[in-house]
Amino acid sequence: KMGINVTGSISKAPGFMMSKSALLKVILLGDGGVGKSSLMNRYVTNKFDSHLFHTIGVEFLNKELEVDGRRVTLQIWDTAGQERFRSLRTPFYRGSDCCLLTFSLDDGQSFQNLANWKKEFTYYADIKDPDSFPFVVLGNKLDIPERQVSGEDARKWCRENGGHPYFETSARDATNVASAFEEAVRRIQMTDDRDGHLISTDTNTVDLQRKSQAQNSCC
Ligand SMILES: Nc1nc2c(ncn2[C@@H]2O[C@H](COP(=O)(O)OP(=O)(O)OP(=O)(O)O)[C@@H](O)[C@H]2O)c(=O)[nH]1
Repeated sequence: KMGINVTGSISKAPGFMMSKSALLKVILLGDGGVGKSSLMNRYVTNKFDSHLFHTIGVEFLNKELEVDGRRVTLQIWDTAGQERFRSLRTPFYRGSDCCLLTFSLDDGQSFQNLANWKKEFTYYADIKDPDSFPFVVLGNKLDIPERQVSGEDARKWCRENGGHPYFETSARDATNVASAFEEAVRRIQMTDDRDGHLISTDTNTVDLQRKSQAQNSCC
């Protein structure tokens, strides 16, 4: 990982046209070391590095995909989970279309902290109606046999805190990683704007017209 605040690059799958593809911002939050960068890298580059450094600030990668016949460009934002980097990550929460709350199944404290992450996101992203905002919860490092968090407890938390979808993932062996990101896309409400572009309809953060302009500025 790079030691600067924002880094990003775009990975384009062949055969996709940019003009009709919605740009969706998905953000990974959770304690330092739970595997956010590894999940992003596994999903976008299909690689796993067991010697990653902590992220400083934020990084992003783009990936184009089709879910249920909808062509989208996912802009995945990976944030620094360590407390000391709080002021470097929070300015990037605004405009997110979906938030992936991540913990590690072998780290009970990271599960306890999910509520704090949700609160931090809701505050800094300026989410007006948290109950209608799409969150997806990921319990990562499923490949490690020594679990501290049961699937039952995690599902219970998701049920009681807004009915969030829950995935147990492994960035190491790729279990459920693509499914989790695809579910994030499914949860985002989208519509066609007046020019026929597919856009997300998250009015929590920015008004529709500005969002449409921002999302289609690439074309
Ligand atoms: N066994 C196992 N190790 C993992 C998995 N995902 C990540 N790791 C390891 O856990 C460590 C931390 O992973 P990162 O992806 O850097 O974690 P992070 O959440 O991005 O951490 P910060 O950048 O500090 O917020 C690294 O050594 C990874 O190789 C996984 O699914 N299984």
